[in-house]
Amino acid sequence: MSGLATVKRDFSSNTDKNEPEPSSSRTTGKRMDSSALMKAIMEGCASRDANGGSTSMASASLLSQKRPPQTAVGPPAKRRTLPDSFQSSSYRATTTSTKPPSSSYSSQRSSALSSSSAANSSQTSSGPSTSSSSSRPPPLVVSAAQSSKAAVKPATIFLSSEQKQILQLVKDGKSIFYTGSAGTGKSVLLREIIKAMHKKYAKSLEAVAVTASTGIAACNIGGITIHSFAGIGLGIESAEELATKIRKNKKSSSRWLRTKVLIIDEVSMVDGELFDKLARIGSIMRKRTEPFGGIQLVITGDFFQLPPVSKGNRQMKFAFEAQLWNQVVERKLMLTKVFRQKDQDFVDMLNEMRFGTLSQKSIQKFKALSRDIIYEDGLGPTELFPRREDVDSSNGVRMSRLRGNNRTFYAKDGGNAGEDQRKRLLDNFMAPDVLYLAVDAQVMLIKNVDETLVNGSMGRIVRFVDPQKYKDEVLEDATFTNDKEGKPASKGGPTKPSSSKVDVQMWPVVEFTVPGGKREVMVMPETWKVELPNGEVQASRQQLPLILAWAMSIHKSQGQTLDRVKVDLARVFEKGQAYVALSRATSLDGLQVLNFNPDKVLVHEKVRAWARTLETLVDKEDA
Ligand SMILES: Nc1ncnc2c1ncn2[C@@H]1O[C@H](COP(=O)(O)OP(=O)(O)OP(=O)(O)O)[C@@H](O)[C@H]1O
Repeated sequence: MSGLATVKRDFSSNTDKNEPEPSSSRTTGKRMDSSALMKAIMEGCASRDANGGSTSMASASLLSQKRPPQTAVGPPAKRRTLPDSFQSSSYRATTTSTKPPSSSYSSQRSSALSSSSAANSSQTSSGPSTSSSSSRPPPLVVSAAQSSKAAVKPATIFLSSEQKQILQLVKDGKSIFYTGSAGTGKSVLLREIIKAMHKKYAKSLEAVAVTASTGIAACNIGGITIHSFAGIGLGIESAEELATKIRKNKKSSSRWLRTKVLIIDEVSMVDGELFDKLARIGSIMRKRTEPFGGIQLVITGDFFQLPPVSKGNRQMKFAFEAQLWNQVVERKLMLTKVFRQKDQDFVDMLNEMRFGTLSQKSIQKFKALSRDIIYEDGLGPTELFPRREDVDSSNGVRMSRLRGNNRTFYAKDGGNAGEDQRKRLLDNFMAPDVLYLAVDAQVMLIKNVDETLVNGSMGRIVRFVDPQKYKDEVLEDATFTNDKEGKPASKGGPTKPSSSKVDVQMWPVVEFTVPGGKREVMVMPETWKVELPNGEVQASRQQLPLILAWAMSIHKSQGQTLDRVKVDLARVFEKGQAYVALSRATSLDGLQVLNFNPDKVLVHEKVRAWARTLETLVDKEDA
């Protein structure tokens, strides 16, 4: 494999140094209530439409109602190749050479069920962006065929040699840390590690603890936060005091005793002091002298991405600065093969950015990305913002421009955690509590469905349908149904389809951009859970696996792969933020960067120095 060799350049020693300015102090912008903001915008929109359009009248009354009581929904259906929440009505290729993506989608319909005219409104700049277009280079036009090519994702993932070697070390019982730049497949490998560990310890309940530093990261891997695992609350007391507290809680102490492998994802956001405390708590609880009481540790994350949140004036420490880090972690490994971006020039530019050693050539190339991009298929980019209020306002402004049929979808939440904790966990779910959708709204899928519909797939709402009628329509057309029994595929759908039009629950039909074309599917709710290692559900949410996708916070974008990204660096304030935002993009053709300024590329010197000490693995397939 030649890929490894080509990316092993040492970006930490670029002679064209651009020493970053020290980070300005963290700004803690006041959080607006996003639901309230969106609701206000939607109400404004609905009442405006009430004067001129009949479709939004129903929505207006819906919005003006109080949130209805949550109704019980049926148990989640068995998982199949295609989740029950999806019914596809068409696969429409835009290029002649591409094949339909999978056997379950083998039929093609040429009829386009929607117009793209209104979607072009997504090209117009939204509220919070600040840069002027006059000084920008001419726009780049990305044709529909190009767009679909850019969206190509690997059908099947085979671990690379270095990924396999790390997996083997874990299977052999080694405590390791592995890292790698954005897009090197850390998450993909972690999912394989989790699978392998569950298999290895299939008989012992609670042996594998899957955790992450933040709720969002924990949700992404189906785990819990490291704080929840440890049962330490905020974790401010000493290790001894915390251990005494944990002993009083049967569930927490049993977790510490039964765990054989502790997985920690996004460790860059774990404070070094907390790491030491956890290591000592493990020794106390398990009555063994080794840190963590001898539990095998599998730690991953990228210290060049978002750092730990500092508390008050206390100087935060990275986990690798923890006293016990070297004692715990036997091997510190670095993945080098980048999968997210195929263009080596772009990979090099991002690596220079990561180390804060941008060359003049790369700076010029990043500056040239300020041009507008016109996507001919009508779907705009996702604009990434450091602050949530900008995200809400940008999505809100775009929603208010849509005059079509709009609907509100309320999540159904459950779980056994205490009220405050449950709320905190739910706040971290990608799926929102209240989802406002409208025809022509740009949305992103937040679940992996199959090889072409993946977490990050972008689409546009084309209409809302009654699932029963939708099914009939699909069958009438003699195309196909993914439901072999011929029942409407429904997990959380209407429990009793009603003859009364008003009572029928309508679901959105989304036209997704997929490799080689468009694919239209009806989307129905999915369930997300945060479970303790013993399977107890702490928090769960049932909601449509969609979010509005004109804008997203950089924090939420961490871990995402996006084909169309727009970032205004004037707004970036934290070390690692610019790198996280830009490295979400899969290609330069799908990336627009406004106000690029090398001074905004902030890197911690400590991280840079530390990264030089990491071990890279020899590519055995090359040897
Ligand atoms: N072995 C592999 N073969 C093919 N594609 C892969 C492989 N590993 C990862 N990928 C793909 O590369 C992309 C990035 O992977 P992933 O999200 O795991 O990277 P990451 O290192 O966790 O990124 P980040 O740090 O930015 O979150 C995804 O589209 C994923 O499917």
